[in-house]
Amino acid sequence: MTKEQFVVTATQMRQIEARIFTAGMPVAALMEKVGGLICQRLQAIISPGKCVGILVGPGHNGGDALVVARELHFRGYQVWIYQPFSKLKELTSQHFQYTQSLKIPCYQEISQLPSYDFLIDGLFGFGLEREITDSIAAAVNYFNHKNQPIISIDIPSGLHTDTGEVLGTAIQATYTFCLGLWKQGLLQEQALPYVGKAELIDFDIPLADIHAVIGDIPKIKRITQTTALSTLPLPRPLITHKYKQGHLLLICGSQRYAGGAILTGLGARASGVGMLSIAVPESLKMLLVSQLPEALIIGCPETETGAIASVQLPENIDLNSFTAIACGPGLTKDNISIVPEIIQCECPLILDADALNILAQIGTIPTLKQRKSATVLTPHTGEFKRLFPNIDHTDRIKAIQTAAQESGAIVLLKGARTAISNPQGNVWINPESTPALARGGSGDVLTGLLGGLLAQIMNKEIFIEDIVATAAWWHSQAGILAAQTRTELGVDAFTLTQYLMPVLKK
Ligand SMILES: NC(=O)C1=CN([C@@H]2O[C@H](COP(=O)(O)OP(=O)(O)OC[C@H]3O[C@@H](n4cnc5c(N)ncnc54)[C@H](O)[C@@H]3O)[C@@H](O)[C@H]2O)[C@@H](O)CC1
Ligand SMILES: Nc1ncnc2c1ncn2[C@@H]1O[C@H](COP(=O)(O)OP(=O)(O)O)[C@@H](O)[C@H]1O
Ligand SMILES: [K+]
Repeated sequence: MTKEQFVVTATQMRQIEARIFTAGMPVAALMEKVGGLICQRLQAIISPGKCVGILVGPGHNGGDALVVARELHFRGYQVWIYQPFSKLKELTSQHFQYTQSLKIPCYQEISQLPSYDFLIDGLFGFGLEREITDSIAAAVNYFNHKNQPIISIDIPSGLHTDTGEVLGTAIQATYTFCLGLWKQGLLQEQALPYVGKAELIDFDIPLADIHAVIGDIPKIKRITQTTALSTLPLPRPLITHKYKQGHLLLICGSQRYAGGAILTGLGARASGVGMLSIAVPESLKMLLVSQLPEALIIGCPETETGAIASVQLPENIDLNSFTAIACGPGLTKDNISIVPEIIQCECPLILDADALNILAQIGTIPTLKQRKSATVLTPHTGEFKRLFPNIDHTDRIKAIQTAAQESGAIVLLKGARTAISNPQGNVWINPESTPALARGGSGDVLTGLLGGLLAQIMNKEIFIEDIVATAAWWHSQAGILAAQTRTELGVDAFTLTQYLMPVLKK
């Protein structure tokens, strides 16, 4: 595993640090090392001579900031310090004393502060233990309103290290330099408006110390390019045929939502799946054929309202002829009998969109546990609430762990920071995405893509959860690439499908 994959809580980080210190690394030496690494990165961002304000807190986050202040001072930056606390931890206090002997200006009142080009936030790190209040809260709000770039050390001050919750108020950072290992809070959706562009400053924590604290197989992992590309593109043997490369069945679409079926199909196309069958209402058949000529389009009997009335497969095949099934986009809830029928299949099954709404309505979540093969549920927050009304979803990570355990399914909760849990509570978080994806139909593309990947992994030594994580990563990266070329407003769901392949070629 690479350092980029690990995710830790404040308690775990403290335990890991304690091991390093017990092993003999002096605390002051580590602070010096971390400060030096931060400075290197700052010099790449801030041009020489600029004025940099340094916010110093009472703990070691403040200590890190003081090392940075001293180094930037010697590198020719105009540095000032804001340090409003009466009591500092000992090491922090020593660094503070030295910056004073260097005559680096220091202020305790925001009214006295000079102007600045950049701000370094070293108020609080993972030691924040209660709400920020009074004059410190006022200062944080003052800096946020200045609209000058802020670089937070470790975590934006005011964010809860584990939940990403705002404790009173919090710094809205432009960049966050997370120290050593990714803190869980930085990957929580509610932290996003505060974190800015986040990067890891690796200060060489021995892997043995990490594993000693978080276990051999970490519970929570960040999805990275390296992990995703370790499964992509899926290997294809020289001697093979289409049915050996997966056969995906999509069950989707209605007269009302015909486009959903097309988008799901185009997502599946990009996965490289060997055979694609798409069950749609009979009246949509020619439309689908014209958009996806390579797919086998199965026209199904339809309800009066134009939804699939029953999945009528061609002779000689049944639901167990497929290597994966994805059901839901654009179905409508007009025929609720479709979901209990599909759940009987013995291959991996993805339920999305209206299939989830039907599931919520008929209350079949407990029956999922009886399925012989994996089930993947891909709700957005609204669908999640309907499916699991009793689960508190404010901590999304805990929520999906509970949902996955209750349902026996793999739960992928969509959003700005899509997170995935398996029934054992192992979690994967997609750390990078773009709001360009907040657009009708982009979820349909994910369902098709994921279905196509799932269909292809039989007989390969790839875990289903890993391929679900890979699909989430690939989908987001396509959105990011499309937004880079076409702006955030240019990423409609069809366009998104056209950027899936280029992600892999890049
Ligand atoms: N030990 C080291 O040399 C290293 C230090 N690091 C830095 O150390 C930080 C953790 O240091 P600490 O454990 O000292 O914790 P912090 O620096 O995050 O702050 C804790 C201090 O703030 C006070 N405090 C907490 N909440 C407060 C509130 N709401 N209002 C006012 N005061 C409050 C506490 O009483 C304590 O004095 C990390 O985030 C990181 O920046 C490490 O990352 C690298 C190694
Ligand atoms: N703010 C955001 N930032 C990043 N990704 C987002 C954001 N909002 C939505 N997405 C992604 O866009 C997709 C939307 O899916 P969904 O809500 O099912 O839409 P639809 O049903 O219209 O296809 C999901 O993959 C989700 O993770
Ligand atoms: K900070």
